[in-house]
Amino acid sequence: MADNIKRVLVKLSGEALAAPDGYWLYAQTLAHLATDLAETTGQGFELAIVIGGGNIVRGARMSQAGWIDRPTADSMGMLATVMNSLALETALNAAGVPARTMSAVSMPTICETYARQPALHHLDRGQVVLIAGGTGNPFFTTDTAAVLRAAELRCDAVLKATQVDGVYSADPKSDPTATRYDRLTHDEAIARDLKVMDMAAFALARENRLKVIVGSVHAPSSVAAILSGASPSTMVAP
Ligand SMILES: Nc1ncnc2c1ncn2[C@@H]1O[C@H](COP(=O)(O)OP(=O)(O)O)[C@@H](O)[C@H]1O
Ligand SMILES: O=c1ccn([C@@H]2O[C@H](COP(=O)(O)OP(=O)(O)O)[C@@H](O)[C@H]2O)c(=O)[nH]1
Repeated sequence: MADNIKRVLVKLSGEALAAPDGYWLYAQTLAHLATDLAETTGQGFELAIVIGGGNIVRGARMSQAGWIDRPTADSMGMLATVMNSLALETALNAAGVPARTMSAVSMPTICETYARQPALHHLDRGQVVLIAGGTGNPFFTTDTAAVLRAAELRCDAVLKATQVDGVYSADPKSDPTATRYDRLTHDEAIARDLKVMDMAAFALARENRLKVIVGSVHAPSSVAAILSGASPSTMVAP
């Protein structure tokens, strides 16, 4: 891919780890993803990864039921991202890719606590850093954590690997006439109200002039193929 991209923060939805039947975690899905990420590092990309927790808990939805408050449900969501990160760390190490989980929520008997300098050190040494626990605060999402950490860790871009292969003129799931953009600016995405990622995350990306690439996590697309330009994607750049 052009644009001088080397260090990338890959944002994966928690659902990217689930089984085809929806079960929350599936060894084959993890192994497939790890192979893709191994290929990506083999191409020379440096990777930080933020995984969501939506395959287990989404705090906003859980608290809507009324029996639990939002901050508590969000705490459970943040813990879910730690479980997902540990699962992908295991799969990456099995695929021969050195990887370590760092959590924004301190749990030193389980993994390192996220801190910027050690995370930069790991990346500089060629290790994949899995950033768990989101931002560490309720009322945020892992999209926001992805942009925040990408800015902190001097990443050249955020790759949001999601359900669709780019940013469209309208939601492609509800509008079959929607067309995909190859490239657009942050301002254009905001002015056209295109749902690239949640607004807090996207505003932070715009403020930091951070490139956001949107592509599909589903085969035949892959992280390696998106970054090498072999799979379709949309580049949002200043
Ligand atoms: N203009 C748009 N272009 C692309 N996708 C859109 C657009 N508007 C809404 N979407 C929807 O956004 C979804 C991806 O965002 P999100 O649900 O936040 O993903 P994730 O779970 O990967 O964080 C897609 O499944 C798509 O249906
Ligand atoms: O900084 C953060 C990031 C995540 N979460 C919680 O963790 C859940 C899982 O993250 P997300 O919904 O972003 O996961 P994804 O949809 O990407 O799988 C969220 O719904 C929130 O409840 C949070 O409270 N603060």
